[in-house]
Amino acid sequence: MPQRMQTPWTSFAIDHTAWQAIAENVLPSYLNTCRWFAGKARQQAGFQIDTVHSLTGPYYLLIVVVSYLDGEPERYLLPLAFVTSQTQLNDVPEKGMLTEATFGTDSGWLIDAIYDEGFRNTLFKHLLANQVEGAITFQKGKGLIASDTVTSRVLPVDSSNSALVFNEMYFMKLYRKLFGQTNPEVEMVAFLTETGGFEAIPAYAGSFTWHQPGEQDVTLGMMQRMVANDKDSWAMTGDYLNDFLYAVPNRVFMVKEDVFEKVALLGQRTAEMHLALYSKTDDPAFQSEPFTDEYRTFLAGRFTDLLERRYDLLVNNYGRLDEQAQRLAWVFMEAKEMIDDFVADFKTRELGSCRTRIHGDYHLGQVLATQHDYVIIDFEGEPESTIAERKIKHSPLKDVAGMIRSYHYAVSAKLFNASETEGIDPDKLQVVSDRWYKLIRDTYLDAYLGTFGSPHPMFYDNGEINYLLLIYLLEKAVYELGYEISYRPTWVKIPLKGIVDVIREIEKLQPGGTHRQMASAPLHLV
Ligand SMILES: Nc1ncnc2c1ncn2[C@@H]1O[C@H](COP(=O)(O)OP(=O)(O)O)[C@@H](O)[C@H]1O
Ligand SMILES: O=P(O)(O)O[C@H]1O[C@H](CO)[C@@H](O[C@H]2O[C@H](CO)[C@@H](O)[C@H](O)[C@H]2O)[C@H](O)[C@H]1O
Repeated sequence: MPQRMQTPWTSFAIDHTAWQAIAENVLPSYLNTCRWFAGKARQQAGFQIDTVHSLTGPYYLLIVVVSYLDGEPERYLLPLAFVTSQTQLNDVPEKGMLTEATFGTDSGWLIDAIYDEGFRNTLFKHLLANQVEGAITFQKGKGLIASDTVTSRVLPVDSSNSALVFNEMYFMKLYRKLFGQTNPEVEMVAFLTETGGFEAIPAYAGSFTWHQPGEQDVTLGMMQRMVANDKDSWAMTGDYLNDFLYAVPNRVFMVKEDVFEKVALLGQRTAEMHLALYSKTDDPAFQSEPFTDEYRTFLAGRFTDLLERRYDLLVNNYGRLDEQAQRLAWVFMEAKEMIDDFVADFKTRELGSCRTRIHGDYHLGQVLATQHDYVIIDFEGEPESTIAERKIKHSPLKDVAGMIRSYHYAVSAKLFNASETEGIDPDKLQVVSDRWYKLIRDTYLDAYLGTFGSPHPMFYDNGEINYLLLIYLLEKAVYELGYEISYRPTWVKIPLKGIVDVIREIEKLQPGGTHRQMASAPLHLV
């Protein structure tokens, strides 16, 4: 329904009647069509425009508060532009159009301002100039080079944020869901580039924040150098696997040598990222720390909660699983007591390794493959965690476990979901998939640990490395079990197999198991 406002567009920042009309009549239906709006599955109670920031144009940055019948409200960033020319409107995709509107005597459309070239260019110019406009502060990073001209476009990625490209040289992420703190991604990227000297991430080119007296600054956007990439490593690993897939039905087992070289290079880059995060610094947010009682209690508590939720979910969805997944689910359910003991043991176990800031959401989709190397992206941390949790220091082996799980996913997804393997006995498929995965995993781990060198204060000894990897692999696979039951039920067997692999390892540590103490040399987990 077209919206009619008495005042002109230039007065929008102070026209609370117009805010209310938009909040009530337009935002509920519009936000529910946006990919970046995370509240679609919750029971929504109300939409409110909390704050409006003006930017030269005028354009407006709206801070929208969405409340729900249960749980905490959320805040979202929605940049608005008012477009009166049909030519300009032709460039706006439907998903960017909020409503037809009249402001004073002008008629046109309200649109998401990312689709307005003038708005995008204002952001870029403000970054170049370290501009402060009202409560919004723009800060230029070292990677941003002065430029008199600017071209820009919206990158067609559908994700939880919006992506803009400037001069085909810079990639800007506009955060949509806002947290009452600096986004950890900004701190991480700035630290890695400016203190850690780590080169396998896109250089930091700047960010802009909302400043409120007495509160922490809220990050609204961050810019990095753009990476010319062929694809992400998830897609690339899928390509390697094609060769392997064709080989399986013919009973030929072969993997090209350069696959291992690429995997080893990622192991090396991962270790270099972690070494950079271990750099000496006066900033307490990045100083390494020992394993403390507080951390062990936090991790064990979070893990216990997660396990309870996952067991419930599995019991409620058991009937929807296929036969192979049901068999794996039984092993998981029967091992409940043993897993509980394993997690409880973590609470009191003395550990001599270190904890640092880590990537936090590390998987193959977060690594861009350039022609001969890799670039690591998306340092926002786990999407389900609070910002405070995302800043907690862990052993970097948590990232390593994330990547190992991802390789397991890549091979399993290919083998179970490809037409090339239809008709092959699933148990046989499991054997070949395990074989490929183990070779890849060991190659990645060897390159990772080799880059650290031994001994290194990050890791106390090999026994502790194995133990921590088991904990983090189990935690990740248990997390994934919930993700798959909710989003991709046919993939549930992948995390379940990951869980069962760890269970088999834990069994070996039990009295009467094959090895009662952690091995101190090999790193071959399964
Ligand atoms: N610096 C960059 N250069 C080029 N493309 C990038 C860059 N950073 C991210 N991308 C692309 O944008 C996508 C989304 O980026 P990501 O940081 O993962 O955002 P989100 O947190 O919204 O998932 C990536 O999968 C990648 O294709
Ligand atoms: O990248 P996101 O932050 O959105 O992470 C979520 O979705 C991921 C899937 O897109 C999911 O990752 C899991 O599947 C991947 C393959 O699709 C695999 O590479 C990962 O190892 C596996 O965890 C992630 O768990 C979820 O949080």
